[in-house]
Amino acid sequence: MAKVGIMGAGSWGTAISWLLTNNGHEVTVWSIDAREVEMLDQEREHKTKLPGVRLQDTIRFTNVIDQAIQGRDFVVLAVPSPFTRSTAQKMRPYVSDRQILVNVAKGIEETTLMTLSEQIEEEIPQADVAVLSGPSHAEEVGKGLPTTCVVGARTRKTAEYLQKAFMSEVFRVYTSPDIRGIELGGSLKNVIALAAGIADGLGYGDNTKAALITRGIAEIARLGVRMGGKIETFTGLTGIGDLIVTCASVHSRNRRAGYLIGQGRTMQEAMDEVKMVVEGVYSAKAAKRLALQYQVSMPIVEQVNAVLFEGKSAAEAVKELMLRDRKDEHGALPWDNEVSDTK
Ligand SMILES: NC(=O)C1=CN([C@@H]2O[C@H](COP(=O)(O)OP(=O)(O)OC[C@H]3O[C@@H](n4cnc5c(N)ncnc54)[C@H](OP(=O)(O)O)[C@@H]3O)[C@@H](O)[C@H]2O)C=CC1
Ligand SMILES: O=C(CO)COP(=O)(O)O
Repeated sequence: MAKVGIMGAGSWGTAISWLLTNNGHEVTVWSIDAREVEMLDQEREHKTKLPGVRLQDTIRFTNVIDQAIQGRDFVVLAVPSPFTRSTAQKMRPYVSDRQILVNVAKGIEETTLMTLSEQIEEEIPQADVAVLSGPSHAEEVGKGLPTTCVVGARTRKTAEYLQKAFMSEVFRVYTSPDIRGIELGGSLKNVIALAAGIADGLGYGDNTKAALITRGIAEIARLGVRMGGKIETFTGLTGIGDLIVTCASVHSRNRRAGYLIGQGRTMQEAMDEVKMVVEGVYSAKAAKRLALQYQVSMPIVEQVNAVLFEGKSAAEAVKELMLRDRKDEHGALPWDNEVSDTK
């Protein structure tokens, strides 16, 4: 049994509190919002963000940050990525030497282009920072539906410790040393999921969705490998696995926001309607800048940016993707006969 702190009482933070409590751990959840703490303490259910999941009586809710950090065997960071750095800054004075912090949010900082673990390590240098990611919608985890994730850590010891803490008969956890690949896969898939939602909103079909998923992971892996991630990670749970679930699931906030945009809403209207964090909107700009910096072609990411921030119509963006220069599917595959007859 471990003592666990969870930063963030949104959809994912509360689902993880339920999961870890079921695993026999003692859980304290921190929220920045005192009203949310009071509501959770009284109602034992997050009716707007995780309806239908009864949170166990033993879970403690607080808005006093040190109560979820000091004396905790590990602390889970489940605040949306735009608040990762500010939350880490608030946490810093209370984090002990080599205390394990597990980030479960998915994003890239827009201004610095840093991954979330890099930001946390910069703000809390004494911490042992790890990540947990994979195809894992809170709504399904909270119902105990079989789910798989990956823990990435700096050492095998930390990874295996967390694997054991999170793992149950409904939540299978793998380990990996590729923190960078895990984080890039988790944040970039949200941008592609917006595109998949837009395609659904426009009334396009399964062919279009399959194309976006397949060409999307090609873009993600191209950039991710150039940035030091491992190709195996992008073909695994935190890469293609998370991309599939986010592009296809009725639970996905990114897909839903994209759907609303495809139906004609503005980005802001879509975000307001979804009510929970739509990480892809934040990661889209960062992904475009990273593509430029690392000289990698990311046409879907480019078109999502044009729709979100430059007023391009979604239908026009899809047409442009379809009419890009003709090319081989896998540029590096050799031909037996190099002579081209398509002049
Ligand atoms: N939901 C899911 O299924 C999954 C989510 N994730 C990732 O987890 C992260 C959190 O997502 P999710 O729980 O869905 O998001 P939600 O929108 O459900 O919750 C976000 C939480 O952050 C709080 N918050 C708002 N502003 C601040 C702030 N300034 N500082 C600290 N906390 C703040 C919110 O409080 P308030 O309610 O008062 O606004 C809320 O408790 C995201 O990166 C997401 O991609 C990963 C896997 C699954
Ligand atoms: O990352 C997620 C599932 O693994 C959650 O995706 P959404 O934020 O699109 O709901």
